[in-house]
Amino acid sequence: MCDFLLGHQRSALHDIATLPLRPPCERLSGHKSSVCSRSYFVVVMVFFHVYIINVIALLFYVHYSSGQEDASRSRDAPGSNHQRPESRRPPSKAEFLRDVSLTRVEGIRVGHVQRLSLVPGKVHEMRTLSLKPLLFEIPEFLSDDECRVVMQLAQLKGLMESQLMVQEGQEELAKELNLSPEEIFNLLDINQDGQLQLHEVYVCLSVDCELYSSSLLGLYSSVFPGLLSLEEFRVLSSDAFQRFLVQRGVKRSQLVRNSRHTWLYQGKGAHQVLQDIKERVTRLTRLPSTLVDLSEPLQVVRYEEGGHYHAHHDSGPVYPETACTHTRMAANTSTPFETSCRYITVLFYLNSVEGGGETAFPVADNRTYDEVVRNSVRNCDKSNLRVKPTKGTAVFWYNYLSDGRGWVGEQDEYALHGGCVVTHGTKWVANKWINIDPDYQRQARFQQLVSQHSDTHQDL
Ligand SMILES: O=C(O)CCC(=O)C(=O)O
Ligand SMILES: [Fe+2]
Repeated sequence: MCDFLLGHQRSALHDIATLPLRPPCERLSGHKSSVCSRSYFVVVMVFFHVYIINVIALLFYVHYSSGQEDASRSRDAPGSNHQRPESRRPPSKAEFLRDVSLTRVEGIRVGHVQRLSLVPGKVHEMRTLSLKPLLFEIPEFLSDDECRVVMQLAQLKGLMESQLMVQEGQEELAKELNLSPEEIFNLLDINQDGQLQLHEVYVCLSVDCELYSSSLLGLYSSVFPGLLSLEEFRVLSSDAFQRFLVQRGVKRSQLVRNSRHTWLYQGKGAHQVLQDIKERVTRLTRLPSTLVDLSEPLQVVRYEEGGHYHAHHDSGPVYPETACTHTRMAANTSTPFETSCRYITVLFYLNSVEGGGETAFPVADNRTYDEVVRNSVRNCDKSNLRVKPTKGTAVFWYNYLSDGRGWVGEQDEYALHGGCVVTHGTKWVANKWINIDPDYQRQARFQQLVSQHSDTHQDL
């Protein structure tokens, strides 16, 4: 089209340039000169106007097409909110890591202290507690006021039992699932050997994690430490089994967890204290704020006297068949296995506990991993490392190793931890988990999807 327009212009110019410049109405004696006629003047003027219109049209065209190019360039820019699903290809790992790189805080050595600037006018000290897992302690991370506000907000919202002895509505849930115990067994039996290894059962079942809750598995694994057969699994999954346990005098202390908890949203519009804590966590962990923003809300936990949490991992191993809860909606796969993919745990102590309630890391920095004792009530003092709950202190650790290329790697088995029994008073803690999918493509798709959703909200 440009060539076409330019062609016209060139010929029009040529015509004008070659015209003899004479007065239009001059008449030469003897004959009427055509170059002097009125009609010749009209033709010249028409050509001249067509030329001007062509130039203006060309200018409009150039201006309009470069505007469109700019818009589409900015739509495709990394981090832009204007992404069209059909025009997006998944980024390569290198491309993705350029935008969302994971910095890992260095531990240097146990006892090493780093000074941090997290809030204006205050310097925090961060001490390395262990290298396996990579674990840090930051005293006075929260102010007394912040601790109070978080506890009050949690009370206002209401706390629920973290683990029920007999789960209400479980039978209805089981019916809704519409899967027979045999079918569930087959789905869980990853290596299809007709037996369930404990790790296969520990992978939380997405359809209803609580149905085969870790409490029962904890109890059960002490009875059947090796393998579970289909027959044993049938019993395990029945509601009656739980009632049977209660009738047999199974106590709350034997549950994996004995506490109450609630969740507090930390996004826009949340209480300022909650937003401040989220921002401080972003600075502490040195992770891109998108990752922290897209993570679980703050979990606030209250233990009464006698409360505890047996040794556990906050997040499970990620096998090829395992989905992460937070990226599940963006993953194009259907898998029955799910874990929460909590790359980092930041644990805050909201009060100082009068007696007990330490956070125990039974195998921290220890090579004798085989001698794991999961019962935090009985074996707390045998743990390698115990952190005393002190108001305002935060501890944080990595539940996964690095893959060596700037992304999340395998689960760190040393990140096993638990809450020792509270012997006097109550204990309040809060967990900020940062969720990252070890499969970077799923994380990238999830972020794309979320940015498209927020786009829709902005447009409305
Ligand atoms: O209460 C503690 O010290 C540990 C809590 C914990 O591990 C959890 O809530 O996941
Ligand atoms: Fe935990």
